[in-house]
Amino acid sequence: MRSALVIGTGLIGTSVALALQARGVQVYLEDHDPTQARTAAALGAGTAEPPPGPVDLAVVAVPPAHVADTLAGVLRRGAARACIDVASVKGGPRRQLQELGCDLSAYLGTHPMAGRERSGPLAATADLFEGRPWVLTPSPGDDTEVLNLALELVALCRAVPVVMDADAHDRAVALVSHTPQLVSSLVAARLKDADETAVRLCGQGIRDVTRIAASDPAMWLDILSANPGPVADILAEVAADLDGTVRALRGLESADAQKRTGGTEGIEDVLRRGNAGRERVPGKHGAAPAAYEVLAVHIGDQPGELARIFADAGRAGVNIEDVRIEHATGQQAGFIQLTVEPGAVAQLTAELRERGWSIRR
Ligand SMILES: NC(=O)c1ccc[n+]([C@@H]2O[C@H](COP(=O)([O-])OP(=O)(O)OC[C@H]3O[C@@H](n4cnc5c(N)ncnc54)[C@H](O)[C@@H]3O)[C@@H](O)[C@H]2O)c1
Ligand SMILES: O=C(O)C(=O)C[C@]1(C(=O)O)C=C[C@@H](O)C=C1
Repeated sequence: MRSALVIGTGLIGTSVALALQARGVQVYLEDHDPTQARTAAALGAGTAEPPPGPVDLAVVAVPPAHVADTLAGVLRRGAARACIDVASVKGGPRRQLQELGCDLSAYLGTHPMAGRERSGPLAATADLFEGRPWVLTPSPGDDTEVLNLALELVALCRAVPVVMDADAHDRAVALVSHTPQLVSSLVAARLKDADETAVRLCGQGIRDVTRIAASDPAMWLDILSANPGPVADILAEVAADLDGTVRALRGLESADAQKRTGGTEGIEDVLRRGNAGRERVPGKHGAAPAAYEVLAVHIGDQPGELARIFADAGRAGVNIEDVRIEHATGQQAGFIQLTVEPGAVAQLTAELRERGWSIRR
C-alpha cells in the first residue's frame, strides 16, 4: 500500500494515520472540521491537502451515525481502490449502504478492538492497535484485492486480524464492549450525587471499573443506537443477576439462619462466576491469559521517576509485560505495578531494592 485517505481524524482515524505514516504510507487527512485534520497533520499523521488522485485505501473513521453517508460519498467519487470503515457496529452500515444503492464491491466493514475513553486527534497514538484484534467482516463474493488491502492495513497497524460475520460481530461486541460501557457508566453514575466523604475514599477498584465511564456520550449514544437489541438482551441477563444478588444480600441481613445460608451461597456463586469469566479474558497479544506476578513499587509523582524505574528494570534484564499506576489519594506519590513473569520476580526485587526502590509485595 502506497497511499491512504483517512476520513475522520479523531482518536481512531489519527491513530491509523500515524501508524501508516510511520511505515512509509503517504496519508491524506480529511475531516468535516478542518481544524481536526490540521491538528492530525501537525502531529505527523499525514497531510491535510487532498490527494491528487485515487488512493489505494480509504479509511472512514467518523461516528457511526455518519458512516454510511461518508462511505457512500467515497465510493461514488471513486476516491480509493478499496474502502473500509472502523465503526464499532457492523450490521447497520452495510445495510444502510445497500439501501443507498451503493456498489459494495470496493467496501469492507472492519472494527479495531482498541480505543480509549478520550476522543480527538490529540488522544491518538501510533501503537494503539498493536497486538489487538481487528475484526474484518467480508461478505461472500467480496473482491480479494479489497480484503488484501484491509489485511495489509491491519498488519501495518500491528493488529491481529479476526474474520467474522457482521451480525455475529455485533452480538459479540454487545457482550464484550457495549454492555461493559453501560455497566461502567451505571456504577460511575452512583458517584454523581454521592457524599464527598465517600468519594474521597475512591481507590483503585472503582478507578478500574469506571475508566470508560469518561467516554464521549454522543459517540456511545450513536454506537448503542446501532446495536440496541443485542445489548438489551445481555443487560436483561445482568439485571436478573442483580436481582438475585440483591435477594442474596437481603438474605445475609436476615435473622433467619437458612436465609443467611442461601445468601452466602448466592453471593459466592456470583463471585466465583466472576472469577471464571475474568479468567477467560485473553492475555497480551490475544494469547491465552498468562499467570504473571505483580510487583508494586513506591514511586514519586515527579519528572523522570518512570524513566528511572524502567531503566533499572531494563538493567535487571527483566521484560515488563504490563504496567499500571495506583495513585495515592492526596499525596504526590503512588505505586507502579510492574507485571512480570513469575521467574523474574526475585531478580527484579533484588535489583530494584539495591537501587533504592521500596517494594510492596
Ligand atoms: N473510541 C473508541 O474507543 C473506538 C474504538 C474502535 C472503533 N471506534 C469507531 O471509530 C470511529 C471514530 O471514533 P473516534 O473515537 O475516533 O471518534 P472521535 O470523536 O475522536 O473522531 C471522530 C472524527 O470524525 C469527524 N467527523 C464527524 N462527522 C464527520 C463527517 N460526516 N465527515 C468527516 N468527518 C467527520 C469529527 O470531526 C472527528 O474528528 C467511530 O465509528 C467509532 O465507533 C471507536
Ligand atoms: O479501552 C477503551 O477505552 C475502549 O473503550 C475500547 C473499546 C472497547 O470496548 O474495548 C470501545 C469501543 C470500541 O468500539 C472498541 C474498543
